[in-house]
Amino acid sequence: MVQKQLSAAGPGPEPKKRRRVGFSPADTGVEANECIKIYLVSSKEEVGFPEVPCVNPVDLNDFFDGDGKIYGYHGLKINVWINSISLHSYADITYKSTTNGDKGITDLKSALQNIFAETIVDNKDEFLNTFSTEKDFIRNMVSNGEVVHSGVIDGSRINAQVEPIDLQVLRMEIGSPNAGLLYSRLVPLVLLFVDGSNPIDVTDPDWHLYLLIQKKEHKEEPLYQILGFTAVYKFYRYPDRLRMRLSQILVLPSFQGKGFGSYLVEVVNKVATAENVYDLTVEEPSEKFQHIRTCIDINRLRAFDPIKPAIDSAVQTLTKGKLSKKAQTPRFTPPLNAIEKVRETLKINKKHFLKCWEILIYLALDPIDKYMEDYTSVITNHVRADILGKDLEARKKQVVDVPTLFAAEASFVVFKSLNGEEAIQVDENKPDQEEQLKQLVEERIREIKLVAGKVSKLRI
Ligand SMILES: CC(=O)SCCNC(=O)CCNC(=O)[C@H](O)C(C)(C)COP(=O)(O)OP(=O)(O)OC[C@H]1O[C@@H](n2cnc3c(N)ncnc32)[C@H](O)[C@@H]1OP(=O)(O)O
Repeated sequence: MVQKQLSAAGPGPEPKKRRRVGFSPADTGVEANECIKIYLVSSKEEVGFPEVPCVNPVDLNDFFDGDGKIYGYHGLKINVWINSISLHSYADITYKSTTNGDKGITDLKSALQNIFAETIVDNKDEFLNTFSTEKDFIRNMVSNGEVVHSGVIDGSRINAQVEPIDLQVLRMEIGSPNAGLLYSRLVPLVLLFVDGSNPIDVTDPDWHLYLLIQKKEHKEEPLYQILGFTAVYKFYRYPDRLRMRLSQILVLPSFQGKGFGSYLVEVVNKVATAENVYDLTVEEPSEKFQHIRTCIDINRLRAFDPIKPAIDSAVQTLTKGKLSKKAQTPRFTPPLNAIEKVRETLKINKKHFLKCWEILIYLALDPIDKYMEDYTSVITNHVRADILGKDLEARKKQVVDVPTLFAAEASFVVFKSLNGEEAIQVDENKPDQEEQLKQLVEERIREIKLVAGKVSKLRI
C-alpha cells in the first residue's frame, strides 16, 4: 500500500506515530485534503488511467487526529482507488522522504483504516483482481433482497446514459442475510460522501436498506452495480401505526445530478404510501437533499386534488386587495383538514407541508410580480414565527422564584402566559434583528423561486 518513491526495495514497514523528541525540527505538516485524491472505478483498466476524474469527498481533514494534518512526510501523495462494483479500496501512497520532526510521523495505515476498515487491501495486484473475483459481489449480496420497484417511474427524469429499464430498487432488512456485510462495505462511502454522517446500527432490525441497482448485460450473468442507496428507519407510533424516517442517502458521485437520487426518493415515497405508514420524514436533510425532496413533493401536491380548494381560497384572499393596508396580515397556513389529508395520503408531515404550501401559493399567484409585495409580507410573517417559535414557548412558560415555607431549592412555580403569542414581536428598535429577519426572508424567497423554477418547467 505504501511506496516510497525511487525506492527499489519496495515498501518498508509502516512508520508509527512517535512521541515528540527533544530538538526535533519543526514540522508544519500537510493537510489531508491536499494530498489525498479519491477515484471511483468500475474496471481495472481505469486504475491509474489519467482521464478518470477524482471525486470530491467531504472534509478529509476530519479523519486525521488533531488538526487534520499529516506529519513527517515530504512530497506525500495518496491516491485511493475504490472499486465501485466490489467496494474494495486500495491506497497508492508515495513520498520522497520522511522526517521524524516535532510531531512524529503519522501512521497512514491506521488513519486510512479508520475510513476504509476491512475494504482496504494492501496489495495492488490483489486489488486489481477484485474486479474479476468479486464482480458478482452485489448480485450475491442482494439475492435475498425484495424488489420494491423496477423500471420507469412516471415523470422522473433519468439521464439517458442509463435506461430506466435496467434499474431496480431492492429492499433489505439490515438483519437479513448479507445486508450487514453489504452495508459494512458501503460505510466508507457514507463517511466519505455524506457530510456529518455516522454508520447506522446494524444490530437494530428496524433499519432497512433501499439499494438502487443497475443491471448491465454481461456475458451469461448480468453485472450488478450500486448507483445509490438509502437507509430508512421504520418505527412504532402509538397506538397502531408505523412511521418511516429516511436517515442516510447517497448516490455514488459519478451518478449524481442525473435523476437517480429523485428516483430513489420517489420509490421510498411509493413504499410509504403502499404500506400506509403514518408518515415519512427525513433526518437532518442537507440543503441540496431538501431542495430535491421539495421539488418531488411539490409535484405530488400539485396533482393532489383534495387541497386545490384550500390553495384557491388562500390565493383569493391574497389577491383581494393590498395586505399591507390591513391591520394584521393573515397567517396563510393550510387548513387542518388539508394538513391531515396530505399526511394520510401522501405521507408528507406537517412541518414539510407548511414549507411546500408557501411554494404552492407562489406558483398559483398570477402574475406573480403583481402580488410579490404581499407575498413577501406573508413569508416575512412565517419566518418571524419560525425564529420566534422557540422563544415563544420559552416566554409563554416561565419559572419564577416565590417565597416558600418548604425547601427553597425544591420549590418553584411555572407561570404560563395565556396570550404569549400576540405579545411577542421582533424588537423594531434593534436594526440588526430587523436586518437578520430581512436576510432570512430573502433567503427563503430565493429557495422558493428555485424550486418553483424547477417544477414549473415540468409537466404535471
Ligand atoms: C438525509 C440525508 O442523508 S442528507 C444528505 C444527502 N446526501 C448527500 O449529500 C450525499 C452526497 N449527495 C448525493 O448523494 C446526491 O447528490 C443526492 C442524494 C443528495 C441527490 O441525488 P442526485 O441523484 O444527485 O439528485 P438528482 O439528480 O435526482 O436531482 C438533482 C436535480 O434534479 C432536480 N430535481 C429532482 N427531482 C425533481 C423533480 N421531481 N422536479 C424538478 N426537479 C427535480 C433538483 O432540483 C436538482 O436539480 P439541480 O441539480 O439542477 O439543481
